[in-house]
This record gives sequence, C-alpha cells and structure tokens, in this order.
Amino acid sequence: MQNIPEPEKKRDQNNIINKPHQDMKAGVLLVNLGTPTSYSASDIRRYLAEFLSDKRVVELPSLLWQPILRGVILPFRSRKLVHKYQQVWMEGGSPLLVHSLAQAQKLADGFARQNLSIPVELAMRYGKPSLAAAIESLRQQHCERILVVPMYPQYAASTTATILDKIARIVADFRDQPEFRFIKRFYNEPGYIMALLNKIRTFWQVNGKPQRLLLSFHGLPQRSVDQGDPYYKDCKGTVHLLKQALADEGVEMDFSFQSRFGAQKWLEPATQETLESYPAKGVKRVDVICPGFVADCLETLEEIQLECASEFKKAGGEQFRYIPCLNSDEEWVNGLDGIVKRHLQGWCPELSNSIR
Ligand SMILES: C=CC1=C(C)c2cc3[nH]c(cc4nc(cc5[nH]c(cc1n2)c(C)c5CCC(=O)O)C(CCC(=O)O)=C4C)c(C)c3C=C
Ligand SMILES: [Fe+2]
Ligand SMILES: [Fe+2]
Repeated sequence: MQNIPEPEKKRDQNNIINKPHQDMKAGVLLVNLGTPTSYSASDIRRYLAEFLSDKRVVELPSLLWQPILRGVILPFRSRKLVHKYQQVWMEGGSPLLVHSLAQAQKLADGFARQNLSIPVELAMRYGKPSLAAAIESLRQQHCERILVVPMYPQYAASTTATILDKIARIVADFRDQPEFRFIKRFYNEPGYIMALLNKIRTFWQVNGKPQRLLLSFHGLPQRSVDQGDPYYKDCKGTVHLLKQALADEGVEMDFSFQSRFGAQKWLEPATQETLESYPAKGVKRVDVICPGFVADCLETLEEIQLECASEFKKAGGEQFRYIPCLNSDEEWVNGLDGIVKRHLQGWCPELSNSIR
C-alpha cells in the first residue's frame, strides 16, 4: 500500500465524505393552492372538481360527497364564480398564479445575484403548473434534493399536508427518488412578520390610520381544529406577534375567519359578521389585511376588497381599505430568501456565508 502523508490522507477522507454531499444539487419548490386556467365556467369547474374531491379538503365519505359535489356544487358554484374571477382577472391570468410566479422568479433572481446555483420552481397543488411537472423540471436540472415550500404561513391539513400527500404519490413511481425537506409553517418567522409589519406601517404612513385593523384569515371547519389541526393556534400566533409589534400605533386590532363553505360550523368570528357589527359600535373606518394569504387571489380581491367592503358600507361603515398581500414585495422576497436558505442548511455548501 502506498504511504500517504497524514494531512493528505485526512484531506482525501474528507473529500470522500463530502463528495456525495456536494454532488447532490438542491432545488426549491414553491407550492400554492391552484386556480382555474381561465374564468370560463368549464375551467372553474375542472379546478373545483379536483380541489373539492381532495379528502383533506372535504372530509366526507366519497359515496355521500361526490353526488352532492357533481350534482349540486359544481354546476352552481362554477357558474357563480365566473363573474367573480372575471372581476379580479389580471393580464397574465389569475391573480394567485401571477403573484406566485412573480414570487418564484424574484426568489430565483435573488439566488442568481448571490451566485447561488439553486433552481426555483412554482407548482400548484391543484391544476397547473402541476407538482409532477415541477418536480420533473427540477430533476432535469439535476436536483437530487428538493426543499418544498408550501406558501401557507399557518399549517392546516387541508392545505399544507395535502401537498406532502400528493408528492408522496408522485414519487411512488420513481426508481431514483429525490431527497425531500418540507417547511411545515412560517407563521412566526421574522422574515414573514417583518414583511407584514412593513406593509401595514407603510400603508398607514401613506394613507393615515384607521379606527380598527381587522386581520382576516381563511376559515376552516371547527371540527378540523377540534380533531387536532393546529391551524387556529398558528393564526393566533401570527395575530399575537402583529399585535405586540403594532401596540404603539394606537390602532385596535381584531382577527376573524373568512370564506365559510358548506353547512357545518366554521371557525369564528366570521369576517363578514365582524365587519357588519362595527358601524353600530362606532367603528366606521376600517382596514383589512389577510395575513394567511401571501399572494392576492379570489378570496382577498373579490371576497374582501369587493364583497366585504360593500357589506360594511351597507351596514353604515364609511371607509373600508384593503391592504394587499405580500405578493412579490421586495421585503417579503428577502424574508422568504432567509427562510428558504435556513432550511437548505447542510444541503448547499456555498450557503454558509449567505444566510440573512
Ligand atoms: C371545505 C372547503 C375548503 C377548505 C377546508 C379550505 C381551506 C383553505 N383554503 C385556503 C386558501 C384558498 N382557498 C381558495 C379558494 C377556495 N377555497 C374553497 C374551499 C375550502 N378552502 C373554495 C370552494 C374555493 C374557491 C372559491 C370559492 O368558491 O369561494 C383560494 C383562492 C383560489 C383562487 O383561485 O384565487 C385560496 C388561496 C386556505 C389557506 C385554507 C385553509 C387554511
Ligand atoms: Fe379555500
Ligand atoms: Fe371564498
């Protein structure tokens, strides 16, 4: 056997240990809910059929739910949603898709500026761009490691967990599977909270303060929480941090849950009822922000900015202002960059010097 000097032997051993680690390239997969490809009734129907057939979303036995879904919900709701989507549709498509694509692009641009060779892909849990296509694209870019980032700050089984379920089904067919990491939640991450604070404070600096700030989150059936879903606790965590940080602004804050769906009891208080109760209590100027959505979508632009604004005014409200989602704001993309890079630790050797 050749006589190798001790320091060189050590270096060789390190190389052997580090090599597989360095060879395995990492990629980032941002995932949001999904949205119709156009506001035609047939595209909305296709999207809703996939979304509302997910057993994580509607937890009823298929034999009971599918006839109701196919016979009643899809025909009526698809038609009802045409005008709603049409009102908020953007040049590049559905707002959820447009803003999510911009987030992915800006995150990737930031990595490129930092000389980090980390591909970023966007996928939707339902519809397009599909999870299967995005994972395939990362594999084509030689990523053997994939960090999955559900774009939901607060964990819920019906949003976050269903992404993991679907990915597991996709890679069940692969012989050579990538290595995965998943971000469970980021409801209390400084990068997220600071971006929200910046958004609210800047809005008030430009437009003045309201009498009340309402934080409206997407709702969930009460039963899901009773059965152990941590969503409500996560939402309260975000509320607590925002209230604490904004305490010296002198604006009272409430939180509520929007988008009730179906007959069962959902989390309370409901956003619409909360808003309608304000004028009688003397609260006539209100700002609403939706911290559970990082990208504007039908639920924020139509349900809150249009519908709730109109209901509030009908109930005697005078001024209703909607503060937009974080979308691709620079501060948020920087926050996301920090969250993502922290979760990539140990996967990309070039990252050790660039954590924000
Ligand atoms: C049982 C039904 C639903 C549950 C549970 C649910 C949870 C949930 N959803 C989001 C985020 C979004 N939901 C969006 C639209 C939407 N959600 C439901 C139903 C449930 N959501 C429906 C039927 C729809 C379609 C619109 C409607 O009919 O009102 C969207 C917007 C999509 C878009 O195209 O813009 C988002 C985003 C979260 C975060 C969540 C649980 C925490
Ligand atoms: Fe929803
Ligand atoms: Fe809704």
